[in-house]
Amino acid sequence: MFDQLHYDDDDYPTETSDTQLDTEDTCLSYFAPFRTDPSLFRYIRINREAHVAYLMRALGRLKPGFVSLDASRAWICFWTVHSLDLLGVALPTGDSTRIINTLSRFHSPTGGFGGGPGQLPHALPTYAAVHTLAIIGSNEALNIVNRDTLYKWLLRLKQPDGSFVVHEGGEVDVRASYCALATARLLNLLTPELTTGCSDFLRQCQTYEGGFGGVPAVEAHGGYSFCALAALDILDATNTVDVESLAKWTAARQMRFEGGFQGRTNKLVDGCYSFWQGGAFPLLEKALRGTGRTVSPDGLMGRVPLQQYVLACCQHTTGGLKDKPEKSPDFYHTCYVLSGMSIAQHEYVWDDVDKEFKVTRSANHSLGTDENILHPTDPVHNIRMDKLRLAMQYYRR
Ligand SMILES: CC(C)=CCC/C(C)=C/CC/C(C)=C/COP(=O)(O)OP(=O)(O)O
Ligand SMILES: [Zn+2]
Repeated sequence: MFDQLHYDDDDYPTETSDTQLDTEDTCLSYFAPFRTDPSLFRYIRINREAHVAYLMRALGRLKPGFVSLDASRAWICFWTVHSLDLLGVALPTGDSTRIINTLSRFHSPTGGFGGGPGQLPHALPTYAAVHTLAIIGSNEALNIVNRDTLYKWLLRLKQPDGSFVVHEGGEVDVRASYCALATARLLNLLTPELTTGCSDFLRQCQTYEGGFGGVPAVEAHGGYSFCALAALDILDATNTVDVESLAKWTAARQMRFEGGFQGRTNKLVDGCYSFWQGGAFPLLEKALRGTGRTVSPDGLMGRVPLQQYVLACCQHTTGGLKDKPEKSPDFYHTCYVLSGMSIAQHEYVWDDVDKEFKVTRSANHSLGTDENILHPTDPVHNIRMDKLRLAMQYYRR
């Protein structure tokens, strides 16, 4: 799997905690029938009906009153709408209209979107709202974004050192850089005024391990590493960081036993890292190829082990996907487990003429029956590639 890029196990701590052994035990029972007869993996299937029903029930509840997630309402729209989109389910028109109306109420007159109506505009729900509207893709949806105020607001989030704060007066971290730059790219707002100096901050967040922390000098974590790498990709600046050590660190986060990824060294496997770590591979492969390195067409990720973990251990029987077997499903994990599975199923190669990722040899890597194949997702924006293309065309008019 890693034949083109070796890493030395001794470079990484190998201590195994008791909790880690417990997780291995639980997964072992889920893997048991397949360990007895590995050919059974041919029949493993994604329980589409249950997941679609779970997501549709969520759409019915997208209204005020979701108190504990009141600041995450734009995210709930993104997680559910993107999950359905990966599963190839079109939103009923009534739901699209309701989501467009809901998100338009989160749009601040001073630029950007809050997590709910009347809330302070914030880089993270702004990414979520703008990308949800791009998935819906109608003129009505794409039109509700005020690009002018949003651009001026993004400039106010930008700091002299090239970082971004998550909201005016808020904290800096690489999530803000990613959400600001991905939103700007989709909306055709990537100007030198916005992008100059941004990679200088991101570069400082790479740690001795190879992954990135949220800010300089903190522990490397998959969530932040994805944000930093995708932001650097948007800036065309992956060559300013140590891509090889990031690739080794990311590859080493795939758990030998479970096949899923951990978020950081010595922590537990979790289904959401299927995307935060897994989504980095197409970007890493693009960056490595850009420096003349040979990358096997099968890539650097263990595609089959990841799908084994997702399909055997992350599906909740009554619908929805989750962190690990003993957990309950939620919309966030449903979204990122499916997104990571989609990355593992398809081969993404950067087309330097069209300036977009393209899928080649589609479906060659999917585990189980063809019914398991999800739509490809763009590895930078994490929305379907066809939806991204149309939205970007719209905002270029
Ligand atoms: C675009 C965007 C909003 C990206 C978010 C990226 C992301 C998932 C960041 C993770 C943040 C974090 C410190 C998790 C650790 O949680 P933990 O200690 O509970 O988990 P762990 O044990 O797996 O590290
Ligand atoms: Zn998780």
